[in-house]
This record gives sequence, C-alpha cells and structure tokens, in this order.
Amino acid sequence: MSVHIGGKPGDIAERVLLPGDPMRAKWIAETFLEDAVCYTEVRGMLGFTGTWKGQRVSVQGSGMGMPSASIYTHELINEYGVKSVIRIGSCGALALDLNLGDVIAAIGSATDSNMNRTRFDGLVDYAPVADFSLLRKAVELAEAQGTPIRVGSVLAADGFYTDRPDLYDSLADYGVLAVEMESAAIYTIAARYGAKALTILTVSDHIKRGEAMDSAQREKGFTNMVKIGLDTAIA
Ligand SMILES: O=P(O)(O)O[C@H]1O[C@H](CO)[C@@H](O)[C@H]1O
Ligand SMILES: O=c1cc[nH]c(=O)[nH]1
Repeated sequence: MSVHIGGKPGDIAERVLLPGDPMRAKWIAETFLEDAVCYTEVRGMLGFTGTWKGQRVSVQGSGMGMPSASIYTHELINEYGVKSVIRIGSCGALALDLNLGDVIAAIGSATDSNMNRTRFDGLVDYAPVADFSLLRKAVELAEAQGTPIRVGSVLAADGFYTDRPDLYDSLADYGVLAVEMESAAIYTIAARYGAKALTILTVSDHIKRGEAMDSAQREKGFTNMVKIGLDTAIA
C-alpha cells in the first residue's frame, strides 16, 4: 500500500490509464477490461487491474486538478513500478474548429500552476511534454480505428472556473487547443521519475461557444478515446 493507493505491490500493471473521474475508471474496467479486479477504494479513488486484448492494464482515478493527479502519478511510478501513464480526460475546447466529441492528444501542456515555478525557483519555465513514442502510437492507432485525433498543446489550469477568459483568448491565439486540469503535472512527474506519459482528451465542452455534451455524445466520444488509450498502452 502507498499512502493514497490501497493495492499491494504487483496489483497494478506497468501500464495505467488515468482518468480524473474514478467512476470513469469503474466504467472502463467494467466495459472494456476482462477479469477486472478493484485494487483500491482509498478515498473513493477507484483503481482496477484487468486485461485488454490479453495484456495486463490498470485504470486508476486521479481526481481533479494537479495536486491530486501528482499524488497518484508519483505513487504509481515510485511505489508500484508503473512505466507508462495515459491520462484519458475531458476538456473544454478553445479552438473554433474543434467540436464536441473530438479527440485531442496533448503534445505539450502550458500551465498556470505554480508547481513547476516552485520546482525551478521561478528561474525556468519548464515545458511539460508528452512521451513521443506514446504520442506516435496513439496517433497511428487512432488512424487505424478511424477516429480523427488532433495533436496540439493544451492548458492545464488550476481552476475549472476562470475570471480571466481573456487569457484563454490569448492562449487560443497561440495555438492552445483546449483546457483541462492535470496534464502538466502528469508529464512533469513522469519525466522526473523516468516513466512515459501521454494525455488524450475528449472535447466535452466548447468554452468559446458555450456548448456541452449530452450524455449519449459523451458515451460515444469517450468510447473512442478509451479504445485509443488502451491500444496505446499495450502497443
Ligand atoms: O474528465 P477529467 O479526466 O476529470 O478531466 C477534466 O474534468 C475535470 C473538471 O470537470 C478536471 O479533472 C478536468 O481536467
Ligand atoms: O471546460 C472544461 C471542460 C472539461 N474540463 C475542464 O477542465 N474544462
């Protein structure tokens, strides 16, 4: 057991899908994995291990925001020997040519978080990036599945609600596709401890257009993302 995960050593696969929502972890385990076993219920942040296409995969809720995602990423890598983490999350689109249900792979993650400013004494703006081998596999597998995937940068924001929509406009001007809340921390911690990380997102909301998914679109869009994530994890 680690401080925040109830599994024993060996209970967790070397490849882990990391949705923010623990109920999404449960849905993935029940819908996609064979022989899924729940290894942790600590704090209700559910984690499961099963098989996908005959290979062992885990799916672990990481919570909302970078402090929470940092804890799970750190413990998975350092206490359970996890080698690759693939975040599968929802996001709010900024780019006008993105639509609800579209799938994004985050090649890089800008952030308004202070976590890396603290790490580097405010002297360096560290650039959190995806592992290229995972990113390349995800793009290839998405194309093989017939799911268009948009590769670009995202904003990992500390807040879900913002008083500064003007900053989102500026970021969109610089090519930032969408906003979510964890990728920068996951990329940074994976890099620090020698693991691979990727973030795949489904557009659940359009921030500029004020649109939000209905439940049917949410399910279909998330299914495509989860299959890309699982196939990438075992590739
Ligand atoms: O759907 P998940 O993975 O939780 O991701 C997004 O949704 C949450 C906000 O609603 C934040 O965690 C954000 O990053
Ligand atoms: O607008 C959104 C939608 C999902 N997740 C976010 O962080 N923001």
